[in-house]
Amino acid sequence: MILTSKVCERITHFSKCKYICEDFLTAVENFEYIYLTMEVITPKHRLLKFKKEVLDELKIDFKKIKPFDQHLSEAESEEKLNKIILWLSNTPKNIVYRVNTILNRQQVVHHRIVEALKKYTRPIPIISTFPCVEELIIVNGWDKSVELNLERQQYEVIVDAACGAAVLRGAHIYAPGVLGMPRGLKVGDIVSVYADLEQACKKGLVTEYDKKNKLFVGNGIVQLTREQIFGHETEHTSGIAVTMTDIISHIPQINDNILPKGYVLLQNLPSILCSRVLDPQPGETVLDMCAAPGNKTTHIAALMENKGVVVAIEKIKNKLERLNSNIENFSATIVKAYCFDSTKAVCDAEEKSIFDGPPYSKESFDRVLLDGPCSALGQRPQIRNPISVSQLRSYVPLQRKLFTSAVQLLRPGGTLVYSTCTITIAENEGIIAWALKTFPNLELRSVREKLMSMKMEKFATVGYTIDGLTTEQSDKLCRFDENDTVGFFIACFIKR
Ligand SMILES: C[S@@+](CC[C@H](N)C(=O)[O-])C[C@H]1O[C@@H](n2cnc3c(N)ncnc32)[C@H](O)[C@@H]1O
Repeated sequence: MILTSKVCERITHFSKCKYICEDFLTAVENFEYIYLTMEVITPKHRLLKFKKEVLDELKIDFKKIKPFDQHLSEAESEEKLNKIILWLSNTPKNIVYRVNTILNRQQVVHHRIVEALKKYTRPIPIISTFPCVEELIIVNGWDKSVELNLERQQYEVIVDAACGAAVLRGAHIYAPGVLGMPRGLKVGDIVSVYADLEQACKKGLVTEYDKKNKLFVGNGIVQLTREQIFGHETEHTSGIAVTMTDIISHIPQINDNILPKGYVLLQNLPSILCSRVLDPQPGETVLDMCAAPGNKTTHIAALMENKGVVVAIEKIKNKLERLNSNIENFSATIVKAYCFDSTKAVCDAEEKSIFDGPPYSKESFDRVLLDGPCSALGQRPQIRNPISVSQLRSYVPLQRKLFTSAVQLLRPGGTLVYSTCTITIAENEGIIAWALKTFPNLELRSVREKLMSMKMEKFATVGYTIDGLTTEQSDKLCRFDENDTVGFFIACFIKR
């Protein structure tokens, strides 16, 4: 294996680390990951693993891209996909907050963030606010010059891959995410935390976990003992098990607990911009067709200054509880939430009152948000994605059904926003090409222009041209698949 000079330099720097001596290769992989998260990237670094058949499906999907009257070649589509997979493996280097403007002001949250950051004896990272999107605050991670303690500790805690990904984005470790912890660790002990890459670690592991299957994510301080997490004292099993102090992605561990529930929310930037693109106005009647957990629902209510009506529909009953508690915490008093299947939300009755609940008469809503179920491949960082081909293929038919209801429920002149948190062509540009062909009364609006009016266009790129979408049309779509956000897609229509 040929190592770059930077990796060699890093290895020398970390040569005290336990696992270097024990397993050189694993150590190198971990260093590569450190580099990956610090944006020193080469094409061979690709941590996110899909099943082979899913990768093949994605390669076919990316061949639909047609930049200059010709589809991408096999090699070009593979290159594009590889680039995106590499990007997905990577951790965004910032924390994004949405201030709930119903209860709170940006300055108050800004002040609390600074206070929370002061507990570190490190420079305060850059905190950005945006005059045109007053509810948005972005806190950068520490830059590479800030030294963290990433030395491997004697004791290790193993967490599941999802928990590992959350840690990389600045979360502490909650007890349900812990898979393995040695006996005898006390509250206050410093430990190294590893994510289980292979999903092979048994819950309750006591011994050291196979080094090849784990990824070092950082160091932290034990808050719950092994006995409290896995023993009979079940009252602790939902609390914080390890508070993280130093993580390889250089993200500070400040979360939305800096203020009471509902005052501020950790939300991905494209999700915040999505509700902004919908642009709901006070006094309007707005439908959020796939609402739980309600992050966009509560944002929509805030943008409407709690004037008008927001109908929030969620199909899955046990997600409704979280939706309702978010609505309450965020004081989103204009929201009416229902457990219902949005594909069946249209009825033949004319002029049925909104307050009677679903199904609704056609053309009942001024604006509709369809932020529907999708393959969710836009999450960052992803370490391992177990999605199957049949799951991947299941979303397009459902998205089309939901889209059909959305168009029927929208009044002429009304606005429809379609969004996903995935990167596939089929669920994004593919749905838009189908919709434009199926519903001639829909007109695409430029999301880019909307983002430009908010001075936020630098965070996004345009959509891909494919069969059924001209370049002019795809330029009106908006993709988040290059910048330091998560993968996301937004399209906006007006119904004629
Ligand atoms: C991407 S999530 C929505 C996230 C939400 N908009 C937010 O920002 O918090 C999609 C949601 O749609 C729900 N869903 C799936 N099929 C549905 C249907 N037929 N009708 C209503 N909701 C559905 C899922 O249970 C899931 O909670």
